[in-house]
Amino acid sequence: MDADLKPLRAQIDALDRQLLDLLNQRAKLAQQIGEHKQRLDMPVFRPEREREVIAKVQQANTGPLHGTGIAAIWREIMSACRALEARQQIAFLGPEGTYSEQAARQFFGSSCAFLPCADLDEVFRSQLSGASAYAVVAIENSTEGAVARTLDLLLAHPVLISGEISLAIHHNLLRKRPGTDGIRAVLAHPQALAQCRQWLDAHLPAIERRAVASNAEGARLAAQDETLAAIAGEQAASQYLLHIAAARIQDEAQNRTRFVVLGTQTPQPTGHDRTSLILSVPNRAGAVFEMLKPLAEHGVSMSRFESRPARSGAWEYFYYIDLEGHQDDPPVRQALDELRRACAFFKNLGSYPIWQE
Ligand SMILES: C=C(O[C@@H]1C=C(C(=O)O)C=C[C@H]1O)C(=O)O
Repeated sequence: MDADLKPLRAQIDALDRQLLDLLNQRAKLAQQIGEHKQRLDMPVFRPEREREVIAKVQQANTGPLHGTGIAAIWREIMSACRALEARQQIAFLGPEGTYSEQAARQFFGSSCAFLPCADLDEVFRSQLSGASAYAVVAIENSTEGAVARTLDLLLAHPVLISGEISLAIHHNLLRKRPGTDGIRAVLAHPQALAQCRQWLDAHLPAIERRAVASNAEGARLAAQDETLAAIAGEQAASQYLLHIAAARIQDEAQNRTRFVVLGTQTPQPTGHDRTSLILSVPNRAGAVFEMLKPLAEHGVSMSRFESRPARSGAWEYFYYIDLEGHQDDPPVRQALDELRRACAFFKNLGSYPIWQE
């Protein structure tokens, strides 16, 4: 009975008052830091500091709250504190309800302005023009590999990566009514169609698969026509009031997508960092082996190696390489110096904290 809960709820209410006082004390300190940053023209958002704050509270945590819950709570606290310093805009691939939006909200917390953009080019433009302080773009998926357009835009534009976030991606079949009867076409981003290929082959083998600009765009269209189904996340289901006709239809249960955060700053080292590079070498025997030698010699681990055609017609490639460590860590710095000298093309996209759940 609720009456029995009354004393416990009274204790919770009293604690909430204390938490509120403490949170506002914390917010006042963040405001003072904000004033200091404004005087010295320093960046408001400091991902390396936020990572440190979360690591410290997780270490101090004795439960029963879980570490992931602690991280989620503190991300929102810091987002609200940051908004007192400056309310920043974050660009992502829209429309509302995309996984990119989910990644952006999880990374920055909800106390920001979020700008859905029509395509990836527009996302980059919004950040490059300064209209948005940051942009969040998908870079690779654990089932389907690289997002080619993102790689090409990282090469073409003077951008820096200030952070990353990796999300578990669960796809669902969404439509206006339950069940799969009467579906004439399944709409999704080509990556999502590819990630659900086996499920679609088994359950909707004769149904058209139609590529659209984003999964949320597919959901928006499915909300207008019950012969259309979309593949998208739960967020899109609630955004467009759709039924989940089938849940978790991705072929790989562990399907994940990694996103990078485009910004104008390189965060300071945290001890758990990644550095992203784009390199190219002439098309001759042993050139790629030579290119990788400085990494081996300085004991720098490579966590990713991806290639894209250089479009020269000469079978030349750009190599997208992620290293473990920060460019200010001596072994990484030495390896980068050697790579810069040896490669025909060298672009450092920056160092940033490795995402921690
Ligand atoms: C308060 C600061 O500004 C922002 C807010 C933070 C916080 O609320 O703890 C941490 C880092 C910054 O993104 C700071 O730089 O310390």
